[in-house]
Amino acid sequence: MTHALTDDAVTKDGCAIRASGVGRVFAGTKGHQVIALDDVHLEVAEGEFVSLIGPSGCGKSTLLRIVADLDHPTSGSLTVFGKSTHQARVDQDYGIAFQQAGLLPWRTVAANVGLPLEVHGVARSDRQTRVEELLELVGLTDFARSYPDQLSGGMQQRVAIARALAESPRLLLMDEPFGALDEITRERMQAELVRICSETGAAVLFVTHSIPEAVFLSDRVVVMTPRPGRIIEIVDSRPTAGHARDDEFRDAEEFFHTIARVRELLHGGPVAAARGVETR
Ligand SMILES: Nc1ncnc2c1ncn2[C@@H]1O[C@H](COP(=O)(O)OP(=O)(O)OP(=O)(O)O)[C@@H](O)[C@H]1O
Repeated sequence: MTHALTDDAVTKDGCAIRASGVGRVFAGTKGHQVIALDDVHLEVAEGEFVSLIGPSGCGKSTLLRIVADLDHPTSGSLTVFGKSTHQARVDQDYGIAFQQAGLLPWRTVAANVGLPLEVHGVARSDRQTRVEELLELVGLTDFARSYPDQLSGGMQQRVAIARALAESPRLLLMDEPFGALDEITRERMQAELVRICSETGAAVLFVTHSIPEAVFLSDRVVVMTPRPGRIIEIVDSRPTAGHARDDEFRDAEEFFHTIARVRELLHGGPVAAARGVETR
């Protein structure tokens, strides 16, 4: 069993993230400024899956870091569930998963998953119950006592996702979580993530370099361009009625159409290549 979202967990305006005119300027070398983000407007609804895609340096990670209160805008504002990013962090409103699973090698799988609960003083028996739920959710019940180096890359990433979900966050922030995995494992993980999201109802802000991954997973794909980092367009990628996000959807015409649309926006045409974006 997983923790579903309760009604009182839903904000009045139904918005998980609201970015209004967000800009982030870094001081570069030789006095030059780097405009990592410029006038970014974005709303992510409760339970919505939104991907950020764009060439290297377009500000995807910067935006994610601002949402996670690891960085701050130099202009504009950003709220998470209607609160400041600082308050959302204090309230543990989101879980984070990055490309490197970042597991503690001396702790078992169960102890890694339960770490956030331990840090926040959850009682041992409650912790155990929750860890069991989470391991079931990510299909790793039989590996509770294993250590990270006894697991494959995909399994380690599933442990990281379970850990990110430990406190039933309403929002998951994911930066290239499947970037280091082989293609087959990656597709399997995508299917798992779709299932986990539908079971938990969490909203997701997902950074990826893969167009098919973004289109497969997302309700909307935010296409970005670098220098300055801006949103070019937001593409609706929800499967139409009659389609679910499953293996069949990967062969559907609408899937290819949406991929072609995102690719066109990124490359200015279907053939040219943009640095840092995978089209496979
Ligand atoms: N701490 C920093 N100091 C100076 N410049 C920075 C800093 N962090 C990011 N930048 C610059 O901001 C721009 C956006 O970087 P960011 O990492 O957000 O891009 P990205 O789209 O996530 O790139 P990638 O796809 O390569 O991960 C880049 O030009 C980068 O060099």
